[in-house]
Amino acid sequence: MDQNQLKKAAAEYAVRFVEDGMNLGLGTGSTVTYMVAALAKRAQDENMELTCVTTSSRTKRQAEGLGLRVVELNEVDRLDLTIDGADEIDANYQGIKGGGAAHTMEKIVATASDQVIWIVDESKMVETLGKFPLPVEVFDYGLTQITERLAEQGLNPVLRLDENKEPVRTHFKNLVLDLNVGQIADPHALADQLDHEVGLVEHGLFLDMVNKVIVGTPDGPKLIDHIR
Ligand SMILES: O=C(CO)[C@H](O)[C@H](O)COP(=O)(O)O
Repeated sequence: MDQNQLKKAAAEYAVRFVEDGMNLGLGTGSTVTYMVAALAKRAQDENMELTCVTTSSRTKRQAEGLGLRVVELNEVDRLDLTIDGADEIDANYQGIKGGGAAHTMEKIVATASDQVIWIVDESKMVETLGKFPLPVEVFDYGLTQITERLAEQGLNPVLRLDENKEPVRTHFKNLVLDLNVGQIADPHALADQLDHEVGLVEHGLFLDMVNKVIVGTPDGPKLIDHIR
């Protein structure tokens, strides 16, 4: 099975946790694309009433196109469940997200959710975070200075560029620096350090946030439950 088949299997498994009447957070990425397709089908087949909040315009377009009801986050009090992908998940179920530059919206939505499920293929499961560069969203204003400060801390920031060598822009029109930090032995310490960095909008460390992980494996989707 290739990586996309593993993603699809994990994504399709996840929709069983959706219940009629839920307020749902929908993440961003290729795995989420499979999940949104499966969700829309289940909602239609079972005539479910769902209210969805999306974490990118890509997911919004797809969800609305498939007939799901999408509202703004400010229009709901809480979300019952958010289903999202991840770039890396360590042995303690701490994660790196932001490969799609959507981590600021994703973190706000995850924080507003009672339950969070991550759907990944097995290549995303690691012992220690850090092989995947850690994304941070920053303003244009002060880019030179924040880049220098992060470099001085040994975090090796690299401005993310698209295929045309233009800077990648987030939903909020900000920039992304990818930090090449190597093995992140203490994710909480690094998160704390980044949380105190002036001009840094949000980083991609998602700590103590996930309740279930569904991992696509060649033997079928594996559910890791009761994480917190
Ligand atoms: O954090 C994300 C976007 O900001 C995605 O969830 C993450 O990059 C995983 O993407 P994919 O499912 O395409 O592998």
